[in-house]
Amino acid sequence: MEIVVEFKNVTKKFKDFSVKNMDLQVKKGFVTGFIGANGAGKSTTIKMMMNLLKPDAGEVKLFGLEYAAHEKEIKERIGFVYDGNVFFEGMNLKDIKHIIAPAYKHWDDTLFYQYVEQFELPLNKAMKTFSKGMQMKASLAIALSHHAELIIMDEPTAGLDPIFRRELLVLLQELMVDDNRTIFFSTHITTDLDRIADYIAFIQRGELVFNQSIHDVAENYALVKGGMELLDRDTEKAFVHVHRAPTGFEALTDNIKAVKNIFGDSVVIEQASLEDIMYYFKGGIQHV
Ligand SMILES: Nc1ncnc2c1ncn2[C@@H]1O[C@H](COP(=O)(O)OP(=O)(O)OP(=O)(O)O)[C@@H](O)[C@H]1O
Repeated sequence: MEIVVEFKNVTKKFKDFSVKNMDLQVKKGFVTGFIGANGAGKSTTIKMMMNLLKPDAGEVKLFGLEYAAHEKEIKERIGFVYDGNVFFEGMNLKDIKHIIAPAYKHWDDTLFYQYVEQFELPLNKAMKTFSKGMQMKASLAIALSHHAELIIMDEPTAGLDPIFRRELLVLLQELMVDDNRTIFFSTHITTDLDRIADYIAFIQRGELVFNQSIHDVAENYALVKGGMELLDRDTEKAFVHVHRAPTGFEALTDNIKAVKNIFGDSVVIEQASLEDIMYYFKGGIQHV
């Protein structure tokens, strides 16, 4: 399988936070959803992907190329979609297009106007009058008009109303008809991912917990419920984290087979949502 983005042992240190030894591979032709709590390091990772931040150690490659020698070539092939305030506020979309288009070898004017029409974007209105959703669409129209192979989005659905979010997701799905296209986007709204993500990359306190197909995530993780008398030091090892309540425990496991072996029919095993997984991981990993 072709890899579009590769992080090898990447570390970035800030005063109170670091992305640590990150190994990440983003697969070509798929949508990868990047999830993690506030401050987990999603934006920091995306900035390194875009070469807006340089890692302190490790290697970042896009399309097998390093930024140091191939920045322009890499950027040609990426569409970075972010909301608001990145364009000059007072300018309209037409002016912005005039500035941006010459920067790209593969800029396609016809396609740009096609997306402007499809997204119902006004060409002559100042960008500052655009709603958040319109700004997102404008940014996406520009990314698509230079035939970006890789679309990177930092929280594209944040702050959008549910209808607009759904529209955007449908649109992204349509874009994936092109097998050569890859989408990587961060989000807090995990239910968005059920609709379109093929892979889920999960970051926690600057460390990548997993990067698995959505199918594998569903197969590997489960919620387990049972009576407190079942828990002891040994049996707890089957869980990522356990919540105790007077009426019983609820826990996340990453080893469903072990849970079945240990507890048999004495526990209830349910599918874990991405939100469950994030929530339980936040409680800390107990068996390392
Ligand atoms: N330039 C910087 N200097 C110092 N600390 C930084 C810098 N940029 C980010 N941080 C810190 O790194 C941590 C991770 O931030 P980051 O924006 O990557 O998280 P995030 O997962 O995108 O969070 P959110 O979901 O809230 O946007 C935060 O604690 C933040 O304060």
